[in-house]
Amino acid sequence: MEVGFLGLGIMGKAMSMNLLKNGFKVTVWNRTLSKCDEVVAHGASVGETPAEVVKKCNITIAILSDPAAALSVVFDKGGVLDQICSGKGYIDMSTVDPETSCKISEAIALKGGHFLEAPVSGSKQPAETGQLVILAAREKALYEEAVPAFDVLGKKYFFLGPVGNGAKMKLVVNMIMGSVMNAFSEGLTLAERSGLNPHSLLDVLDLGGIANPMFKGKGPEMLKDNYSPAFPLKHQQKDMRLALALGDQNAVSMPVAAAANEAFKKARSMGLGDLDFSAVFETVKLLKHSS
Ligand SMILES: NC(=O)C1=CN([C@@H]2O[C@H](COP(=O)(O)OP(=O)(O)OC[C@H]3O[C@@H](n4cnc5c(N)ncnc54)[C@H](OP(=O)(O)O)[C@@H]3O)[C@@H](O)[C@H]2O)C=CC1
Ligand SMILES: O=CC(=O)O
Repeated sequence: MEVGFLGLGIMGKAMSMNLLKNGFKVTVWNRTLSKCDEVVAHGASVGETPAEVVKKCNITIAILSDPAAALSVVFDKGGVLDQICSGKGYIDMSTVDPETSCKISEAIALKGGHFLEAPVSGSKQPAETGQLVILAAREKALYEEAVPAFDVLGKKYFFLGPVGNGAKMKLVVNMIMGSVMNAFSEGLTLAERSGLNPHSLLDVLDLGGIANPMFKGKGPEMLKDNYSPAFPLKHQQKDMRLALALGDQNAVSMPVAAAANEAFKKARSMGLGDLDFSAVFETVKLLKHSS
């Protein structure tokens, strides 16, 4: 199967390499062209524009940073819309808001093309090992056509119905994750400041009802101030912002998520946006040191 792939950031690089490893023919495009070199060395071809990739491939997947990037790659000159047509499918796996997905979906339908939104849950390592959870919505026929690729990329995929439902599900999940990361950071700081060994806290948490892979994987690294990016903090803050907007639209009060968003904004203002989202821990430690 031949697929196009737009966006070779942390996720896109891992996912396209995974497709190549599993025998797919892959044509890639990335705004910063030099980031294509490694996947090309593993057998990918390169398109000069998103339109060129779509022209060559019947299915094109994208995973881009945010709504502005997702829209630009579709609507700008040389973008997806220039070549999408009947018989061609576009699958956007970026984390965006439902409005962005709807805009893309409508524009592609007007050209006779097919669209699936399919944001993913899971980070750099699940992307490398094909263990993502895929949250798809919009066109069931394209979802079914993409199953061979989803089988490589994910451990489980869901079809959630009308366009926007994939984006909403992803934002709800990441709103919870961002809030939990803040509570975890406060807990680690409270343990240390009140005279406990924070490593013992990690051991205790891991044996109880709120044990989870995030505490287990990120906790020891946070205690070493290692924030090598798997999920960049700037993207987590974008997800909090988009989830809060969804809360506004549905009159859902989310004071915990709003407070967590402020902490991620603070972290961005401290220049931590490109580090892993667990670097929000630094904002809690900063408050500790200023008292
Ligand atoms: N990392 C993670 O753990 C996860 C991330 N996600 C989501 O997946 C998406 C990608 O994340 P990730 O790979 O980590 O992000 P990165 O920041 O590593 O990569 C972002 C990608 O978007 C491209 N891009 C940014 N702006 C534009 C633009 N205006 N036009 C064209 N391309 C653009 C970048 O191109 P360039 O190289 O030129 O900058 C790059 O290819 C995000 O929506 C994120 O929220 C979802 C699940 C997990
Ligand atoms: O969006 C991030 C993730 O880990 O999932």
